Amino acid sequence: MDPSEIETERELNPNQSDRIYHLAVDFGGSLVKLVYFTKNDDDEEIPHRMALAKSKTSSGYPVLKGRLQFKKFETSKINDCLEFIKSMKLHLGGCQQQDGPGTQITAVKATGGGAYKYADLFKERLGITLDKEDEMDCLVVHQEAFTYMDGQKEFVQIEPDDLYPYLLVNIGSGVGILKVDGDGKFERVSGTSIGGGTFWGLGKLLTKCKSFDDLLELSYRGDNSAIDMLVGDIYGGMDYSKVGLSSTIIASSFGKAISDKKELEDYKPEDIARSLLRMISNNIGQISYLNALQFGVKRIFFSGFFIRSHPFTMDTLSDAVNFWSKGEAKAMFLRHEGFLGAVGAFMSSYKQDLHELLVDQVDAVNKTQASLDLSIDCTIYAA
Ligand SMILES: Nc1ncnc2c1ncn2[C@@H]1O[C@H](COP(=O)(O)OP(=O)(O)O)[C@@H](O)[C@H]1O
Ligand SMILES: CC(C)(COP(=O)(O)O)[C@@H](O)C(=O)NCCC(=O)O
Repeated sequence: MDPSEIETERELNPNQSDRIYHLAVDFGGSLVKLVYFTKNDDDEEIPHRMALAKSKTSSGYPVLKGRLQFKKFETSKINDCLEFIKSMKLHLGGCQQQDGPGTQITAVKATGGGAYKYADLFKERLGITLDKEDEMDCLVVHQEAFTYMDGQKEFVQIEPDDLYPYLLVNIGSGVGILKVDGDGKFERVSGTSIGGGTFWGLGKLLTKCKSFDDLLELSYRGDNSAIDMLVGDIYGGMDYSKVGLSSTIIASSFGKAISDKKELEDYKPEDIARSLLRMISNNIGQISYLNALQFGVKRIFFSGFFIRSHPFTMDTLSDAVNFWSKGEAKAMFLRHEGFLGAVGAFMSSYKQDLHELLVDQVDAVNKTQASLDLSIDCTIYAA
C-alpha cells in the first residue's frame, strides 16, 4: 500500500456495531500515538472468533479482517487523549454494553517515556493500568519500506532472508539509532538530541509558527541559500572541486547570518524554516551514515513523526546518505513512520491474543505469520 492511500485527519466515528479490540499507546516526548483494531460485525455475519477460519490470505494463512486505526495527540494535550479514549470507550473495549460485564479492559500495552509518567493519571481517570513495553522493543520493521530520491518514491520488496542487518533511525523528539540483526535481536548503538523536537522547538522560536504543520508548510516555500553559507559564497561562486564540493553545497548552516547586517526579523520565516529543516535532516543523515559505516550496514530505515512523508525531508535524508556513502548505502522510509512504536506495542499484545484465537487452527509457526499478515491486510486509517 502506498502511504498516500492512508487517510489522514479522518474523523474516527465507528458505528455502534464496531467492536474495538486491542488498544496500544506510544507516549512520546512530543506526541501520543494510539493504535487500535476495530471489526464491524455487519461486514461479516460471523462471530469474531470464527472470522479467522473464514478468511485466508494469498499465502493461505488465516486472517482476522478488520481495521487498524491510528490517532495522534500532542503530548502536552494529554487530556484530549484521555477524553478521546473515554468518548470512544477504548478503555472499555469500545462496546462494553454489547459484550456484557466482565469484558472491561484492565491493562493496555503502552510504550515510550509517558507510559511511566502518565501511569497514575490513566489509572485514576480511566481505571486502566499501563502495561509497559520498552520503546526500543517496539520499533519493528515489516514489509513497509520505500526509497525516495529526486521526488520519486519506489517501494522495495525485501526478502526476509535479506533483511538483516539494518539500521533503524527513529526521528522522534530526539533520535535513536538501532542496529537490528534479526527478529527481536537489536541494540541501540547511538542517538542524537538534535531531532524532531529541535526542529519544531527552534522553528517555533525563530518563525513564531503556531503548529508543526505550519512550520513544515513554510519550509516548502523557503530558500535556504538566503541564510545558509554555501561553498560558492566562500569560493567566489566556484566549486571547491579539489575535494569534490560543488558551489551549491551548504558549507555552514545559518552561516550567512554572521556577516549579514540583519536582525532575525529581516530574514523571511520561510527561509529560516527551510534552512533549519535542511540542517537537522542533513545532520541526522550524516550521523546515520557514519553508524552504518561503523557497523558495516548498507540499509538505513528512517521512522518517526518528524518525517511526516515530507518530500523535502526524505530527499534531504536520502541525499545525505547517498552523498556521504558515495552511493553505497540506501535510505529507506516506512509507511507507518510515526506509529512504529505504537504498532510494536499493539503487536506485542496482539500476537498473544491471536495465538489464543488461533488455538486448534494453525500450528505455532503459522500463528506468527498470521499476525504479520494482519498488519498488512488491515485497512489503515490515520488521524
Ligand atoms: N502535529 C505535530 N505536532 C508536534 N510535532 C509533530 C507533529 N507532526 C510531526 N511532528 C514532529 O514529530 C516529532 C515527534 O515524533 P514522534 O515520533 O511522535 O516522537 P515522540 O515519540 O518523541 O513524540 C516532533 O518533535 C516534531 O518534529
Ligand atoms: C530518549 C529517547 C529514546 C526518547 O524517544 P522519543 O520520545 O524522542 O522518540 C530519544 O529521544 C533519544 O534517543 N534521544 C537521543 C539521546 C542521545 O542519544 O543523545
